[in-house]
Amino acid sequence: QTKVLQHGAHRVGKRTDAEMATWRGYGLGQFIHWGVYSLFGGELNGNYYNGAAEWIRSWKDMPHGVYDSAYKQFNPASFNATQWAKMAKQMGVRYVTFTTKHHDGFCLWPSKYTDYTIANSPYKKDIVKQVVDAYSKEGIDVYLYFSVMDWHNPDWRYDLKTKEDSAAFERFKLFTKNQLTELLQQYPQTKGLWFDGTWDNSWKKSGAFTDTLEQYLKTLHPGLIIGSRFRADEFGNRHVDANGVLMGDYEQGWERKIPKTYADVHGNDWDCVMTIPENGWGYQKKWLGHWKSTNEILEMTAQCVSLGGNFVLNFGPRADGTFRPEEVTIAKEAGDWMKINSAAIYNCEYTGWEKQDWGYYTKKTGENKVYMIVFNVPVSGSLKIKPAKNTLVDKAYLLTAPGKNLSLEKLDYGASFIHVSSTGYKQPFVIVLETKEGSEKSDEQK
Ligand SMILES: C[C@@H]1N[C@@H](c2cn(-c3ccccc3)nn2)[C@H](O)[C@@H]1O
Repeated sequence: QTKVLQHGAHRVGKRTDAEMATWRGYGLGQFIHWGVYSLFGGELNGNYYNGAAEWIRSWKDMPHGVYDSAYKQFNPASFNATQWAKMAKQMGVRYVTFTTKHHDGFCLWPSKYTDYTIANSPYKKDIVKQVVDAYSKEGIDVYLYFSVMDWHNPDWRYDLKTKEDSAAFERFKLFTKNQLTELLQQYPQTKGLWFDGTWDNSWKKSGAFTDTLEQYLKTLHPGLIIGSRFRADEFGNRHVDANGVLMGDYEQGWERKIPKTYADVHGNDWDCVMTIPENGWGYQKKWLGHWKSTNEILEMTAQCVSLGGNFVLNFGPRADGTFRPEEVTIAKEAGDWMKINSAAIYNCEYTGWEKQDWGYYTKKTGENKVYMIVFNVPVSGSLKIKPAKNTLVDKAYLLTAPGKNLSLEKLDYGASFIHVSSTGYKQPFVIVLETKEGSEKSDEQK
């Protein structure tokens, strides 16, 4: 029984405008978490915080006074937004999401609505502007991360239990609207806003406000892209409303996890945001546990694109503005692979073909080209393909050797084998399948 909602989703299904089509085709993005937490790197007095480094203010061993005065040391002498943007360009990312204000409330732009900003640090200059300008100049679209939850603002509330709570939160909601207005007015190149810190009851009880504010922001900046982590409906539902319809331009819940099947994405646009270590977004002096290799990251990228999404990899620069060597290496190696194989990633979508063990299919939007991104060549060297119904493979060739067709050995039930060497692979490779309409003659028809 569909509920009549005042503040639920206002659209069913994907956005169909040009800005969203561009977003849908990105394939690979970069996240950057940078702020006061980067000064600590997850450590204080030789002790390491075992949570996510950008949450260190919430650590029991971190005196709030120590954290809240640390911005007086924030002076990134080596920060060079152009170098950041060029590293991202070389990596092949098409969009970047950058932290303007994380949960700690420190603003990397000179906000008029609080003193807790970069303008009052030794560095003084507007970091958000430098990042927006430098990345835009490299042709990388910029999205601004904004945490609604703001531990520094005395009017923030986790819940609204008293009249005083509600009065304070009214002031906080206006503060939030004012900061978002200045971000969109001062950095108009911004393509979208990436909201975080919206899981508490105070925000869940503000469904009408979130609806009005989202509509206001989109009026201020037509085409603006906002994910499903922003809105609440009038019953406090987030991401999807009481009728199960996505509230937002794309599903923003895939944080450090990737959908297993296409069914998991429910026909929505989506992206996955991922850390290189197992957890932790801000700079961490010591990466605890496993961190992902370039080939693992390429596989996650292929997996996301094969299921119709984008993959966004996080970088956590040091407080001085430099990147740790592991991150520089990953950007370089991933970029070298993208230079050769990005055709299988950019402007590609879900094929609907039956997934095979060797890797992932992607399909070039609007073209009769399917890509096989091969990660696991079986010892037989035989790669099985099973095209979707009414689809025939005209020819197959390595993306790196378009003139040399690979032989397709027809099998039963519309499947084929492509035989390749079974050894000698150091990284994933791409096979192009040029397709056409049609269907295999069934055995009986032969
Ligand atoms: C994009 C990432 N989102 C922030 C986050 C996620 N969470 C969180 C909160 C509740 C449950 C699970 C995760 N808390 N903060 C992280 O700090 C980082 O900014």
